[in-house]
Amino acid sequence: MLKITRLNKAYSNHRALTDVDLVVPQGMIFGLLGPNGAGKTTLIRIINQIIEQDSGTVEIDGKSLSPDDIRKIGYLPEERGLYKKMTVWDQLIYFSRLKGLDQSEAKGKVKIWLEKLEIGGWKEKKIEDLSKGMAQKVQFISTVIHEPKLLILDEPFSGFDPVNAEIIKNEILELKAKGTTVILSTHRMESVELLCDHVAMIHKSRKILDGTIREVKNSFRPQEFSISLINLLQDLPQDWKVRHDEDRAFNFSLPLNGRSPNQLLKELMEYGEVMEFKEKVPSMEEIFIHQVKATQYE
Ligand SMILES: Nc1ncnc2c1ncn2[C@@H]1O[C@H](COP(=O)(O)OP(=O)(O)OP(=O)(O)O)[C@@H](O)[C@H]1O
Repeated sequence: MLKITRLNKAYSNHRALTDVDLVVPQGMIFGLLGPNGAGKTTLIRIINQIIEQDSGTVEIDGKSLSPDDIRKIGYLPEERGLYKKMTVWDQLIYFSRLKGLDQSEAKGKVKIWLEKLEIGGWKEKKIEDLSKGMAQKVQFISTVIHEPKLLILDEPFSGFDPVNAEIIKNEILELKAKGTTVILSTHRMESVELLCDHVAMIHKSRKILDGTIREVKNSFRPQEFSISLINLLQDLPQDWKVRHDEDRAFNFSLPLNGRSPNQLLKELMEYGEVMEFKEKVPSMEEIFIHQVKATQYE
């Protein structure tokens, strides 16, 4: 759906993007990750044609990005922009019309979305009288109302309580099920694990990681197993860091150290009854921290 090739952007002397290549597949939720100041917003603003790249190309559906593509994109920026004095209803109708919907289509869609996000009773309120979460919902509706093919969401869960975050999460999944491609930029790694099919990480203007969640996790496997034993048959070696819990289980982890999982399991069976034998898989949060620390550019 979106193909970015050797994208470069600098502000004065500061590089915000360096030779960034990205391919965002159709119908996927693509996590755009990176620490503060990495260059994510710059990349998103280039896709939205708010700023221009110094070099490199952005293609949508195989064609160079053009002003007409703006209608295909829904962008929820991190800094929200609503007109405080306007009512929820007027604002959403206004945004819908801007995105090309006719009056009756706009009315119908706004009504449906207000009910969906449970703020139908607030439609005559001015934005300035809404709570932060409610205003966030209005902004979310204004982003998706024209059914964009590409949805770019920058920290979509900020300001939401867990119940409302769940509502937004389900809406994102529903949009994906209908074929929408989503770019999700967030620092909340648990949302990335839950929602994203594919991730790319930018650090200090460069892409340092790219792949499906499964590929990324596989490449960071520590080759280590979590183990729990009961009914010991012999003492455990002193150098195994064992925690003994209330259920009388002996818990520890061991690296494979060149052994196959079956070999390790066989060895463990000589020490007692194996209640748990599970490969350790790093979380996206652990991978994020590891990558940021490990990657240094001048
Ligand atoms: N208009 C600008 N003028 C000068 N420098 C800028 C401008 N916009 C961004 N930068 C710089 O470019 C770099 C990348 O910024 P960008 O906003 O793209 O990062 P980000 O990954 O979105 O960060 P965050 O997670 O904090 O939102 C930063 O060092 C930032 O200070």
